[in-house]
Amino acid sequence: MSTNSRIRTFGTREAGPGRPVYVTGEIGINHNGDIENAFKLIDAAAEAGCDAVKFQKRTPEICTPRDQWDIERDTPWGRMTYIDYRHRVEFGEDEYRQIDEYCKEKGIDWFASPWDTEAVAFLEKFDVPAHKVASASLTDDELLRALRATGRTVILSTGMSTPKQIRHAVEVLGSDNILMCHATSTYPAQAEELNLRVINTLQQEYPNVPIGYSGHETGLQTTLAAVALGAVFVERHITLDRAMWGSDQAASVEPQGLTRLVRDIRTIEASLGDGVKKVYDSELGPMKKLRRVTGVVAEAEIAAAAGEPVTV
Ligand SMILES: C=C(OP(=O)(O)O)C(=O)O
Repeated sequence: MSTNSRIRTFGTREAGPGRPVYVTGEIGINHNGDIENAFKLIDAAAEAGCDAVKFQKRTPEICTPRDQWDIERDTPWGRMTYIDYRHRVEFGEDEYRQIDEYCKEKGIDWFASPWDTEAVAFLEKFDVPAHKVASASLTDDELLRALRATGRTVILSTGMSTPKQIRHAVEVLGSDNILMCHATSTYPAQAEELNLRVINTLQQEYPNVPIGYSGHETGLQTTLAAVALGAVFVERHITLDRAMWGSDQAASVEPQGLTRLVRDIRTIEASLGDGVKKVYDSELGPMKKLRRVTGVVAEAEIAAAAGEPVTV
């Protein structure tokens, strides 16, 4: 247990200021109901160096409005009703047991966003490191209360939500065990609507809550900018191929991009440092060569400057 109130535990990993950015590959339903696709996406996330993969868990009869059930649509599996389609892309216990085992083998966490309270009970059959509240569920107090009762870390995504709705959700969840994500819920989100400075606004408004970023933009730069602004958790949708069938695929990152994203996040977090101005040993050589000594500066003083905070 950490004494830092902005550190959250994810099983054996931790997220928060001073910890490595916790990077999550959001598989969501991009597996299209095929466990082999899920395994390939887990492979891609593990190889890229992600900390976790994430799924979405729904009870179709609860999450699908009744008037939509019988509407027919064309799918890659033929023409079917919307409720049949929702079942077609939903994994059951057998698949999640396989996912659980596979993720353990690969050394990567997995968790999900439950979209209803039955889904919370379902996920509680597994020792998941966290649960997530999708932006669309932020106003679902019953779901939030069920998630709080699990005692696990809860990631609260804040797309499509007003400051008042966010404050209410935090009251219901309590702030001790949550990590909040800035998000814009359009797929794909446009740069002009990402408003990444909200990360800093949330940091100020919720000083005891670690703030992360859940991105739906195309490209990687803006997610890297979120990390530079202090996001301690990052989630991006991942796909095997952006051209695959499914509403989230086009705004998702393919395996090669994911590898670049994690690599660049690690470089940025290393480069942010501790904010204390100092002279590095490695600068002494260039200092000797390049700085004209205008006063009496003994070599010993230059050497002593290395690693010392500047007090001028
Ligand atoms: C839709 C989800 O999250 P977000 O709102 O962060 O995109 C989700 O986690 O299921």
